[in-house]
Amino acid sequence: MLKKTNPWLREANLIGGSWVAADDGAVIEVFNPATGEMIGTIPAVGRAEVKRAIDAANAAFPAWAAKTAAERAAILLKLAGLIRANLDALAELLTLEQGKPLAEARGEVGGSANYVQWFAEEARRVYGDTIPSPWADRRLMVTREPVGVVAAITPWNFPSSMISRKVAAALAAGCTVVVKPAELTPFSGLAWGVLAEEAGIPAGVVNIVTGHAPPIGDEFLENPLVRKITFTGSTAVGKMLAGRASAAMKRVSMELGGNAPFIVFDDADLDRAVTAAVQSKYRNSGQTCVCTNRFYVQAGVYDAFAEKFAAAVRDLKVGSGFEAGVVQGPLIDDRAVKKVESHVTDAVAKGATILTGGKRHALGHGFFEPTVLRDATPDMKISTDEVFGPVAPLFRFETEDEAVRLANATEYGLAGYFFTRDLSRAFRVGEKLKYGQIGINEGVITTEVAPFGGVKDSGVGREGSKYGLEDYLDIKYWCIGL
Ligand SMILES: NC(=O)c1ccc[n+]([C@@H]2O[C@H](COP(=O)([O-])OP(=O)(O)OC[C@H]3O[C@@H](n4cnc5c(N)ncnc54)[C@H](O)[C@@H]3O)[C@@H](O)[C@H]2O)c1
Ligand SMILES: O=C[C@H](O)CS(=O)(=O)O
Repeated sequence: MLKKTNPWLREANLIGGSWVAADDGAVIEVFNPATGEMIGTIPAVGRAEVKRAIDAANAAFPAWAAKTAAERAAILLKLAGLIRANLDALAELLTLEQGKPLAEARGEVGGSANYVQWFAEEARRVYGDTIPSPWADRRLMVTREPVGVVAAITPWNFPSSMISRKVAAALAAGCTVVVKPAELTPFSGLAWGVLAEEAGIPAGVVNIVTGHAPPIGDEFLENPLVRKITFTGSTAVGKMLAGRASAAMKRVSMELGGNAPFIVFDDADLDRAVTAAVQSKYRNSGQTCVCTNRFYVQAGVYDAFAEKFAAAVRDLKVGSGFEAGVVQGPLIDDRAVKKVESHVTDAVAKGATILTGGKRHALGHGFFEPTVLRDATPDMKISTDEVFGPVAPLFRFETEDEAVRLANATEYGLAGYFFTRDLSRAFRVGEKLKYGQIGINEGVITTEVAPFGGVKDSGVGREGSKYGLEDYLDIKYWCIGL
């Protein structure tokens, strides 16, 4: 029913200002993860269509870059207003294709608008420099210029905000874009294109293509007109893209996988830690890159925390994202459920005890019971692999140094969290944790005004904040002889 009533659902691609099908008419079906029902179809385009999209972006680049920052900002502010004005319908579309509870979808769409507004404001602060010249007869300065055509690839877990976080920054800088949303959740991204047109973004500035990822990626990587690849997704795909992009001397931004630790020290406010633990672990049913993956609890409060945390998790209502009171929707697909099952099975086989949950929910489809495991150990898969689901393993530790060592024992470095009321410990531990983002006594820290990104295998570059624009700008040095 929603398909017919949702004004933002588009089953076409946006190329050069036209909404088109694949040249051969091929499509991919898109399913509701809560019911298994087909929502609609999207074009499965090939390299020829993607090349046309890149050509359109290239043709549109000079005029878009030539607009003043204030002109670009005015259009982006209008886009932010349109997203907010249509928040309910956009959130419904997001829940339909991704499954998250409507309240979370509304939060994501609101955040999507916030990123657009933020970069509209930042567009007018792309400053340069003058440099004291070592020559009496020359003047030196630095300007910053848009890199050009940007290829953006986004994941299924945040199909609206991940587009805004990339595309708004690129547009603010004066770049033009070809976006490939995830084939599992394409409609929020396509809706973004409809809104962009309504906001007055000229034809060819924003292009959106859908289909099987490898051929689209190949065109992005091999077409010399693409000057930058910005990617959010798994570390494995990110490393492949970054390697091939670097070989072609394209700029890259990589927002990749995580394995977040959540440390609870003996002196923590336990109730505050439990509330934050639920937020950090079970947001989007555990399907966020900054969800806690490992809970390290100091021996003195281990049993008390485990009991309080498990009790809070038992209260989480599982169901359709459209149902009132539901805070846990389905996982994106059966492959995701199977991965979560394998982590629980492995942990129990190696000595973990299930305090709550532990199996597929009776609702079937993508639903999995919110789960807490105690007596987890570092040899378990869930310690080294990103579970990307609603499972919380509790590890015990004795000393601060042991906690820091365990927390850093991963190739990832996106986000980490810890709870203490000791100010000296906050700085000691915060400085030792090797992560791009840390939360102290907080479990959800993302905001458009702060830099989002990781170190090590969690990627390179930052999104949001004043730093987010840098990834779409090149520096030019001017030496002017008088
Ligand atoms: N750091 C962040 O901000 C962030 C945000 C969301 C998700 N993630 C990570 O993403 C992973 C889960 O998301 P996912 O399953 O969608 O990841 P994924 O890497 O499978 O897919 C991400 C995107 O890449 C595309 N893709 C896949 N193979 C490609 C190829 N060969 N060429 C071009 N594009 C290709 C997909 O179609 C999708 O659009 C997790 O590891 C999560 O931590 C990170
Ligand atoms: O998982 C990906 C998102 O980046 C999480 S957040 O909403 O930005 O915190």
